[in-house]
Amino acid sequence: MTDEYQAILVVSFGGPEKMEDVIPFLENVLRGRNVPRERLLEVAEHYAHFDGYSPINDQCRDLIAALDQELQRHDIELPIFWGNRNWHPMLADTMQKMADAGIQRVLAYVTAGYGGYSGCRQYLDDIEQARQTVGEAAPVVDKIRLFYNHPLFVAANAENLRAALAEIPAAERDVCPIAFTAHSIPQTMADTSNYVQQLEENCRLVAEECGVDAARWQLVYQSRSGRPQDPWLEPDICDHLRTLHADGAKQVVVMPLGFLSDHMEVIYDLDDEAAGVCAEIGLNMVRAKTVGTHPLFIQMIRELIEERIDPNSERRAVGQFGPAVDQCPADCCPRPQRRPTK
Ligand SMILES: CC1=C(CCC(=O)O)c2cc3nc(cc4[nH]c(cc5[nH]c(cc1n2)c(C)c5CCC(=O)O)c(CCC(=O)O)c4C)C(CCC(=O)O)=C3C
Ligand SMILES: [Fe+2]
Repeated sequence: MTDEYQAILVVSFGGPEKMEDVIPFLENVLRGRNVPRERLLEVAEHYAHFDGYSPINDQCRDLIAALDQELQRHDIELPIFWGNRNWHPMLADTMQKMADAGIQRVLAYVTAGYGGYSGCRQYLDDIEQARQTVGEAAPVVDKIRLFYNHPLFVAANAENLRAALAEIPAAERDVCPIAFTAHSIPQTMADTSNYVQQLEENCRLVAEECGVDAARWQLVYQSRSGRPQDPWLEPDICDHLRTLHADGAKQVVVMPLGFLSDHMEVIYDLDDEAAGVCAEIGLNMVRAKTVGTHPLFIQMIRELIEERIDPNSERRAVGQFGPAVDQCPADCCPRPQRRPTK
């Protein structure tokens, strides 16, 4: 079998694009999970605000178009395939397409930059399951490393943070607090991964690159799911905003550093919910953009592809941890045990 990559596979979360897809999508996301039905119905309401359309698939299409151009500019002639974990185009169908095209080996770019079950292991498991569905003809899939500390990821985020700070009135620009947010996960999932450590490191690097001192920023969490009695990462962004306000803040920058595009968790949980809290208490909130198709971010993906094509190329990383491994050890960020429901 060939040891050269014959395609790039973009793997993402997936999202519904019309109203009747919302519930089946949510059922896919939550299959086998300890999440009450009420939570599912509540989140269905978030999607209903947007007529069942999540922007995440279009954001993937834009990312693929930008990456395709970037690869062409650098004479990397690899077709890009795309499959999602939870909604069409489904990963297993894409895997079949690649098999049908005679592709034997692919390099996967997963739209998540941090470790942990949700952001890393679960994608690996889903890729493996899709391969099993296709059987013998399925291509071998390698995954691009985690990139939370890649200099170009840090640089793209730093540009977006600077742009957000520029919208804060000049008198307060140099003092206003910054709330970096990431998806809350169960404490048990956090305990078995470097999710929090990697997020903290990226926050620190981005803040440093913008000349923001450590006292001004905090990492907080959003989009908590699960059962109320199970511990999840805290504080929640909405509680944090109230605390900041109580401490005298008039301005805040909210930056969803834990996400890679302005998808539903960002446009609902921040632009609607968190912004609603700010309006209520009288705090001016500026929401910084996620990297999306920022040219530096697209360049980063291209570099991460190049380093796998040529094993002698430099693996860039900044900060204290060095480049993440190409292949996660089999026991890293394990699937959380499902607790018995009482
Ligand atoms: C760490 C993490 C990321 C970042 C890494 C990555 O990007 O993968 C992420 C991304 C996303 N999460 C998303 C949406 C949802 N996440 C849910 C539920 C959950 N997320 C979790 C964690 C994460 N999620 C967890 C621990 C759960 C509980 C259920 C479980 O243990 O798996 C649910 C179910 C309803 C609810 O309970 O909220 C939905 C609808 C969308 C798509 C948005 C769109 O449609 O535009 C994206 C990109
Ligand atoms: Fe999620």
